[in-house]
Amino acid sequence: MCTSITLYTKDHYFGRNLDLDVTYGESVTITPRNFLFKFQKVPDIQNHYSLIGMAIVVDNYPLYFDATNEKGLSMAGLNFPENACFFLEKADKDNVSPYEFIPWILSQCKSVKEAKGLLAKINLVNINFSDELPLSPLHWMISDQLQSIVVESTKNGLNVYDNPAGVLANNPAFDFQMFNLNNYRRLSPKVSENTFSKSLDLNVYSRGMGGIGLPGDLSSTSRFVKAAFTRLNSVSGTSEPESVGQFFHILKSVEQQKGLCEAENGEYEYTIYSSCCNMDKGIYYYTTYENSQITAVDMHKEDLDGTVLTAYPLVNEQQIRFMN
Ligand SMILES: C[C@H](CCC(=O)NCCS(=O)(=O)O)[C@H]1CC[C@H]2[C@@H]3CC[C@@H]4C[C@H](O)CC[C@]4(C)[C@H]3C[C@H](O)[C@]12C
Repeated sequence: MCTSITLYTKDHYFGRNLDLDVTYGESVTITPRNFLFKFQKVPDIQNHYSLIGMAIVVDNYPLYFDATNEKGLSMAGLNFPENACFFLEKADKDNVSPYEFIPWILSQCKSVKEAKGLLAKINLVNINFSDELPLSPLHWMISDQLQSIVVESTKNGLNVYDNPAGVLANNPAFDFQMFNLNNYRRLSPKVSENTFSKSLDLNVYSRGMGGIGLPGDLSSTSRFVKAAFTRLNSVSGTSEPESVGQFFHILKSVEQQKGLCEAENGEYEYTIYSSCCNMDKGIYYYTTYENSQITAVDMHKEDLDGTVLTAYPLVNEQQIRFMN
């Protein structure tokens, strides 16, 4: 399971938790403007926006889990098992494979508005990257400095939803997740009046009681509600450290601690990494399960007019600042 969010303060931020029981050996990967993006069915792209994000690089191809381009447009792929459906090639469409989807959109578009233009022509085609890396059942959140959308390819075709909650988790489909928020409309950061009954004198014995009923478990529906409530009520200072700090606090509200979420194989799913990319500055911040210190990579410190990928392996050892 995973959760992705945006946060807007003075700058704009996009990121996600990646929750899984195994790591892929991913690294923070920068794709410069003149790296040749090869595609299976649509024309290759030689000159494009540069990208920064989390990826594994296989055969010199950046398989992005989440990324942001130099204009700020951002995308994350999250698990959508049983529901995701990819199709045979269609003659009148741009046939883009799910693993090519992030490069296809982020290399060409500078906004969600522009992405919607490309989405109108896309058929997410069921072509593997390789036998070892078959298709993943994903859905995606796409965000810019103004808005977010969600893209789900199901047996009914390609659905594009506006996403005013600014959050995505996993199953079920996004329209259900949004509808489900109706059930929580009474929640509030404020303590509410006693509407239970006039004949009982019910006390406010604790702060935070306006949030009683907010789910705290790790299921996808619960994480969606928790992350949405937390994000939408979050208050942050506007400086970079305050914004990045607040972003990670929101993500940590839906973090998966080891041992709490058992997978079918007896392993435990946990939050392998949490990321926060400053969409305006192209700085990718992350923490890992093992290392709580925030590590950052700045795309503008690289040669963005180059042709080769740069990959920074994750700093994965706990960094503790001893004071004596
Ligand atoms: C598994 C992850 C989602 C986390 C999650 O939600 N886990 C729930 C597990 S559980 O369902 O609850 O048991 C997703 C998120 C992004 C994905 C990569 C995207 C690029 C590439 C696409 C290729 O086509 C296949 C390989 C590839 C490297 C992908 C592997 C994997 O699919 C990644 C890591």
